[in-house]
Amino acid sequence: MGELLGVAVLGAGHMGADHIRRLDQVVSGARVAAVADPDTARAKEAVGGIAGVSVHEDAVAALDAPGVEAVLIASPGPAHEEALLAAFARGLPVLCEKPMVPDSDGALRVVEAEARLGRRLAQIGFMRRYDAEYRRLKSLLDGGALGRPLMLHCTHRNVSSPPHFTSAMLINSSVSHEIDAARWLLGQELTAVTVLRPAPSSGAPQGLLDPQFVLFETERGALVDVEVFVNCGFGYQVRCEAVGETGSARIGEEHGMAVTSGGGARQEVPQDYLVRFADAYDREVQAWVDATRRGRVTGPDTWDGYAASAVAEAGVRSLEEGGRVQITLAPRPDLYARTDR
Ligand SMILES: NC(=O)C1=CN([C@@H]2O[C@H](COP(=O)(O)OP(=O)(O)OC[C@H]3O[C@@H](n4cnc5c(N)ncnc54)[C@H](O)[C@@H]3O)[C@@H](O)[C@H]2O)C=CC1
Ligand SMILES: O=C1[C@@H](O)[C@H](O)[C@@H](O)[C@H](O)[C@H]1O
Repeated sequence: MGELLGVAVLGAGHMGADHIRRLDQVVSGARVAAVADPDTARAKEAVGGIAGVSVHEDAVAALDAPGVEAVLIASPGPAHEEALLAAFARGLPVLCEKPMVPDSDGALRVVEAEARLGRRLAQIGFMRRYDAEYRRLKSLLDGGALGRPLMLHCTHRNVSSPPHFTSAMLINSSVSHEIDAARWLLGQELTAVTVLRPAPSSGAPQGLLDPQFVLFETERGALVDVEVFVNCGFGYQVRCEAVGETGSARIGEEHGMAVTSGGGARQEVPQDYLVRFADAYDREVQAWVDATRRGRVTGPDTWDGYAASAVAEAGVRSLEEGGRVQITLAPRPDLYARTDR
């Protein structure tokens, strides 16, 4: 391994460009070695003036570029399976943006391919596990300060959705974060899901079922509800309240400055995830680089990625067919029994 971990970034869109900047300017111990995007102009723009970066149209070609020792996948979800399998074939450590693979069959193929290697290579980009507030809530729950957890009430609002966003993506792209956070916070699998669809907001694009109300049941009887509203127009709001037998705790209330003047008060609201979760992304990528340089893999694993996809898929079925859908996960390979996250 070089003095700095050489990273190939696949996909130079919103997240890819931000991760390229992060690897170059924020994170220590790594450098951008290659960038791939079918839109090579976009890739070149994201690279900007960073020296020593090769630009590729083809993602797999970037994995074989000189100096590449690890891969950060930030292409659209449907492209992740091919990239993950190609990285595994080369023994390259990976940080893969969520959703790991949107469909559960593809996600399971990734789990099985890694399990066949007999060692973990991939960390999945559920960055909320690195957010300071989420970590405090997790410590509180693990320490028993709220008693046995009964419910999580979650809110996930975006100002607007990208043009390609579908009704299913409210669940398998947006709510995938709540799915992972709930599994992680509660230490339980989700066993059933019911999705309700209120009359769509007039602010949502024609045909998009937005907002949605998602209710999960867990293996030990807790309930998790999520309001997901991706064209709310007013701000990026991610909240979570945990209610236990002896107390409750709420995170995500305030993330900007509170300005008081002229006899009134105004609370700033972040406008997107790159602002709200900036610190979490920084910590996530730094943790990945540090672990990789030590020859280790930590953080959310491919099993977590698979579980999130399987749960989301059941949610999409409930959205499309109505009613409560039971969730059944495949047998969990021994490789993913560890809990050091
Ligand atoms: N952790 C988080 O909070 C967030 C994660 N994401 C995830 O990041 C990933 C990328 O999302 P965005 O950057 O918002 O999308 P985007 O649409 O802004 O960018 C995707 C880029 O990937 C390129 N691309 C398409 N196919 C490719 C391939 N096979 N190989 C390499 N590049 C390819 C596209 O040309 C485009 O430039 C998705 O998996 C998304 O779910 C997105 C937003 C926030
Ligand atoms: O991952 C993300 C996006 O893909 C998703 O579309 C947004 O709803 C989430 O807030 C963001 O964190």
